[in-house]
Amino acid sequence: MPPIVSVRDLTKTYKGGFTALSGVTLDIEEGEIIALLGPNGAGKTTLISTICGITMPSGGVVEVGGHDVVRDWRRARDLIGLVPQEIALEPFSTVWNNVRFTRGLYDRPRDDAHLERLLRDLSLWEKRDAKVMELSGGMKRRVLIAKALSHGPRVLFLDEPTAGVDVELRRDMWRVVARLREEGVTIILTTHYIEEAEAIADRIGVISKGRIMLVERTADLMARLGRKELRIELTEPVAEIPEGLRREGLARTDDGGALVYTYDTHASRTGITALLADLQAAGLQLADLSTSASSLEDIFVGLVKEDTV
Ligand SMILES: Nc1ncnc2c1ncn2[C@@H]1O[C@H](COP(=O)(O)OP(=O)(O)OP(=O)(O)O)[C@@H](O)[C@H]1O
Repeated sequence: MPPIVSVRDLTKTYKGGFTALSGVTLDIEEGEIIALLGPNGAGKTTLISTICGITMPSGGVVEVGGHDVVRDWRRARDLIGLVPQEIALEPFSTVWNNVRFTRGLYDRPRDDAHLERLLRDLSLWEKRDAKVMELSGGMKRRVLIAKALSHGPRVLFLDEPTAGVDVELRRDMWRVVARLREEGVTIILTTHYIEEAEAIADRIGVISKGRIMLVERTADLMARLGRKELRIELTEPVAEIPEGLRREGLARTDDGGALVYTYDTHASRTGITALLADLQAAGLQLADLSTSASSLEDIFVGLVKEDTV
């Protein structure tokens, strides 16, 4: 099946000359949940706004459901729901009318039962006759979600859905996401939190400085994260790893001057203590020890660091 979202070599340079996206290529399968992870200013919002047809690309091609988001924007947009980061609502209108109006914009027939279910799922039903301006910030975010889902989109974008929201809203949101997943809706969310991406996404894409650093299945990524290498320099090179020392994760460098042990920092036992004892038992002398993180770990440490400055 062709991907529901296809991004080819996308670049975006804003008017002032700042390049927010450079050469982004990404395919998203129908029914998939993908999390785009990256620090402030990485280009996440620019990427989803461009896919949604709100921001014009400077180069490259974006298609949603096979429709070019620039040339055939109506058809592309018809498939899309967007929950933006910033609250943009009709303050004087009621919750019910806000949501009903959005559905109408998409030329969908009136379907009060669908809207009622949406509002109930988002704990908004009791507030349906309240004016939006009377709602709390969290409630307004719920309205944004209801609006984005009012026309039954096939692809839903959530731009930092849980930034600054309380536990209850987060729970409601994940319940809605779980139901949408069952219905086969494709979901693309941006987040700063690896825990959130891990909990919800099938795949994680990491964006930094307008580039996609990697896109990987969540389980594979999490398995690779947390791996470290212990490098053991020997005083005398070895032609092979002695019998009693052989174990999973242990390799010899080409020149035999060092052993490299890869271990999982999340495991209850890393195996380092046993390895060092066995090294001694095998009569090998250590000249030096050092540890290093995998390149993936480096990427994440870099991201977290950028996030805290
Ligand atoms: N309209 C604009 N004009 C000029 N520069 C912009 C515009 N919108 C965004 N940028 C710049 O593009 C870069 C990427 O911004 P973007 O909002 O896409 O990042 P982000 O990854 O979503 O960040 P955050 O996590 O803070 O939401 C930033 O440096 C930002 O200042």
